[in-house]
Amino acid sequence: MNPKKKSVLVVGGAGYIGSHMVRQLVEAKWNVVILDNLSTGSRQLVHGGQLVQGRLGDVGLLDQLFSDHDVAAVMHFAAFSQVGESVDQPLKYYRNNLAETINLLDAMVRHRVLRFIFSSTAAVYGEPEAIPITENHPRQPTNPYGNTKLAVERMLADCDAAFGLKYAALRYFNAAGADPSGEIGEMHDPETHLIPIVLKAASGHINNIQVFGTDYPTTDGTCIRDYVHVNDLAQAHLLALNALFDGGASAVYNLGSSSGYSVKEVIRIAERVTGKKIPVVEGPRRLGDPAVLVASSEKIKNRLGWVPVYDDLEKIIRTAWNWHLKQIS
Ligand SMILES: NC(=O)c1ccc[n+]([C@@H]2O[C@H](COP(=O)([O-])OP(=O)(O)OC[C@H]3O[C@@H](n4cnc5c(N)ncnc54)[C@H](O)[C@@H]3O)[C@@H](O)[C@H]2O)c1
Ligand SMILES: O=c1ccn([C@@H]2O[C@H](COP(=O)(O)OP(=O)(O)O[C@H]3O[C@H](CO)[C@@H](O)[C@H](O)[C@H]3O)[C@@H](O)[C@H]2O)c(=O)[nH]1
Repeated sequence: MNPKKKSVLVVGGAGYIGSHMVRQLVEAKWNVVILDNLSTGSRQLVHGGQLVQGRLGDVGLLDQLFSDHDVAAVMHFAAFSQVGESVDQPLKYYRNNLAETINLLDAMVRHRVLRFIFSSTAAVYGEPEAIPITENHPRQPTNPYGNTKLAVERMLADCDAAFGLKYAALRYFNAAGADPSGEIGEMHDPETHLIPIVLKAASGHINNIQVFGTDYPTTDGTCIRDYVHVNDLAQAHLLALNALFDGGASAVYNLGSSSGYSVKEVIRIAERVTGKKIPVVEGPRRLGDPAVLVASSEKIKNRLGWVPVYDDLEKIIRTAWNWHLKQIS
C-alpha cells in the first residue's frame, strides 16, 4: 500500500499506543519517522522507524522534518492524557494538546501534507446519555483533557473546509494490553491506568489496588469501561490511513470492544490470568469518572471493515501480563 516508499510521521511514536502503531507501519512497509520529546514515552519502546527527539511546538524542527522527508501522512498520538491532572493543571493540557497541535497543522498546511490521523478519546462525550455510545452522541466533556481533544477535532473540521485537510479522528475507549512479542507495552511513570496497576499488585510490586468508588449505579457498584487491545487500535489506524489514500472523506470513528467490564471484574479476570490473589482496597470515587463508558464501534466496522482480533478481556490481560513479566524479570 506504499508504492512510492513515502513516510508516515508518527508524533508520539515513543509512547504506549504510538509504539504499537510504529511496529505495524513498519510491518506494512512504510518508512516511519517518529517525533517525540520523550516526556511520557521511552526510547525502549521504539523498535523501528527513525526517532527524532523534539517537541511539536518547535516550528523550525517541524519545517525541517517536512523538508527532509517525503511525508504522505501524519499520525498524532502526542498528548498529555491524565484526566485528574488536567483538572488541576488545565493550561498544561491546553498548551500541549491544543497549542502544539496548531503548530503541527500549520506546518502540514505549509508543506501541503494533507492527511492526518488523530488520537481522540471517549472523554469527548462526557457523562453518557445512552449506552452504547455512538459517534453522534452529544459531546460534552467533563474535564479539560476532553475539552482539548474536542477542540482539536473542531479545528480539524475547520482545516478540512479551509485547506482540504483530510483526517480521521479516532475516539479510543480504554486502550489495554501489549504486543504479544512482549517487546513493547504500557510503561508510564507514574502509572494511572487500571490494568497495569492491577498487574503490579498481582506481582507484589505494589501492596494493593485501590478501587475508586463502589457506589456507582452498576451491578457491583464499580465503574464499567470498554477495554480495547492496543494492536486492534493500531490496525484501525492502518485502515483509516488506507481510506484516506483511497480518497476517502474525513471521518470520526469510535474504537472500542463494545463490551463493558467493571473494575471488580477486571480484577477477577486478572486473578485468573496471573494465578495470584490481588489485594484490593475500596476507596472513594475519583473525580470526573463516568459510571459507564461502552462504545458502539459499528461505524468503523461497517465502513472500513475493522475486525478486532482481541474479543475478550482475558486475552487482552494475558498480553499485558506477558509484558509485565518481561519487565520485571
Ligand atoms: N491510553 C488510553 O487509554 C487512551 C485512550 C483514549 C485516547 N488516548 C490518546 O492516545 C494518545 C496516546 O496515548 P498513550 O496512552 O500512548 O500515551 P503516552 O503518554 O504513552 O504517549 C504519548 C507520547 O507523546 C509524547 N509527547 C507528548 N507531548 C509531546 C510533544 N509536545 N511533543 C512531542 N512528543 C510529545 C510523549 O513523550 C509520549 O511518547 C494520546 O493522545 C491520548 O490522549 C489514549
Ligand atoms: O488505581 C485505579 C485506577 C483506575 N481505577 C478505575 O478504573 C477505571 C479505568 O481507569 P483508567 O485505567 O485510569 O482509565 P480511564 O480513566 O477510564 O481513562 C482512559 O480511557 C479514556 C477513554 O475511556 C481515555 O480518555 C483516557 O485517556 C484513558 O486514560 C476507572 O473507573 C477508574 O476509576 C481504579 O479503580 N483504581
